[in-house]
Amino acid sequence: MCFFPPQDTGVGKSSIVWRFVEDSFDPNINPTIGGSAAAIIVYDITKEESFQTLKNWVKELRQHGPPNIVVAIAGNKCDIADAREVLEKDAKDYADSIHAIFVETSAKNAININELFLEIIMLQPFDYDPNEKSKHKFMVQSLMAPDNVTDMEGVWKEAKPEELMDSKLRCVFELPSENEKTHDVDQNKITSTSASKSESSSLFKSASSTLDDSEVKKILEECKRLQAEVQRLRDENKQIKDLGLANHNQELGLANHNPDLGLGQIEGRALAHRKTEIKVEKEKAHQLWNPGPKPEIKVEKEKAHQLWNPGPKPEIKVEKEKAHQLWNPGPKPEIKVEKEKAHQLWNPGPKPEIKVEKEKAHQLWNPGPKPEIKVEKEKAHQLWNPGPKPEIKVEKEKAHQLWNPALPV
Ligand SMILES: Nc1nc2c(ncn2[C@@H]2O[C@H](COP(=O)(O)OP(=O)(O)OP(=O)(O)O)[C@@H](O)[C@H]2O)c(=O)[nH]1
Repeated sequence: MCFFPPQDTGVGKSSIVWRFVEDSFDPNINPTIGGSAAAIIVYDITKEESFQTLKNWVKELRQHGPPNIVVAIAGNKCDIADAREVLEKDAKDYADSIHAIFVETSAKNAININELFLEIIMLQPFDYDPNEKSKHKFMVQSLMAPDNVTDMEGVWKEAKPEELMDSKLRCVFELPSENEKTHDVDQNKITSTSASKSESSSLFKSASSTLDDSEVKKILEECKRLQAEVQRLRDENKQIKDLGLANHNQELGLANHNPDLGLGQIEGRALAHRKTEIKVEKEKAHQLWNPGPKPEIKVEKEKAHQLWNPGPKPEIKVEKEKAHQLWNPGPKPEIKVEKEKAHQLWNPGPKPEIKVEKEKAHQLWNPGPKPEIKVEKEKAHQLWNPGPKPEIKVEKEKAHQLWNPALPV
């Protein structure tokens, strides 16, 4: 139905489609291109350059694109508005000037994606054939999917017939009686269906000339309401699914015991049962999150407050003082005495004894003129220099006499 021209890369084209089709966001998405009556031109609000490229694209499209194409401009990544480089007003003014739809979107946070496609759908030429009523009847089959399913196709293939829940869906299009005129509208008139949101009412008139502003507004509001309803039902469905499989099996067990109950009846009962459970769960959850004035918590808070702000903490002060005294016990007199003793021990004054000892030692090693030795020396001298050795002379003479005894005369 619509396509993205090959505009700037990385602006989020694929992510927008993915968000719209699958209602999810894949940060590692691959490029996608569709085809036909509307063009969505996406720029990245955090990249001015992508906005300029977009303008070139619009020119191209106007010159070479299909004549009745609806142009929609999406300013994507509005979830990171902190990094914004393109002002929303500038983009809106530009979109108005070229009669294009304009919305800021976030594929990541699912902002305005449905609105973007809805506006495009609203501006599509609509061929209504009242004779083809069966076209708008559908058979909807649903099935409780087991948890953590990755292969949905496989689940459908392997589903047993008794697990399938069938319901009929009929879409009723209520159009004003003058609507027939729509089919007579010249296609060229529909060409002008490229329009901004603000102009959508007037353009819609060209497709359906009887609808006025308030009616279009009403339809848009109704669409939004229905979307919200769909979302609500989706959430509810998810809750039912979460709760459901076990209960479903349980109820099927019941069917074995009560063969009179049809599958539809059992499922109806199971559904009612699940709904009651969900209601009860919801109420419990509500009570848990809105448990009233939380008196206990208040009391606990006060206790906690007292514990953490227990007033002037007198004991601690006393303890502190004690501790202070312990660590600053005044002039530490004992230590001083000890110090003095120690000082005396290590500096015991002039060390008189040692001096005496020293003197003694000095005396020992320098015992003065060593008088005795002198005497001894003298004695020795006398011993070794015994003077003129008179005796020896005498002795010599004696010896001489002994050896040279005088010859008797
Ligand atoms: N924050 C943020 N990031 C987004 C958003 N949409 C897409 N991205 C990221 O932008 C990058 C490009 O996204 P795509 O969807 O591949 O962009 P594309 O325009 O299809 O890119 P091409 O295929 O290269 O043309 C990816 O990293 C996405 O995760 C968004 O709304 N918000």
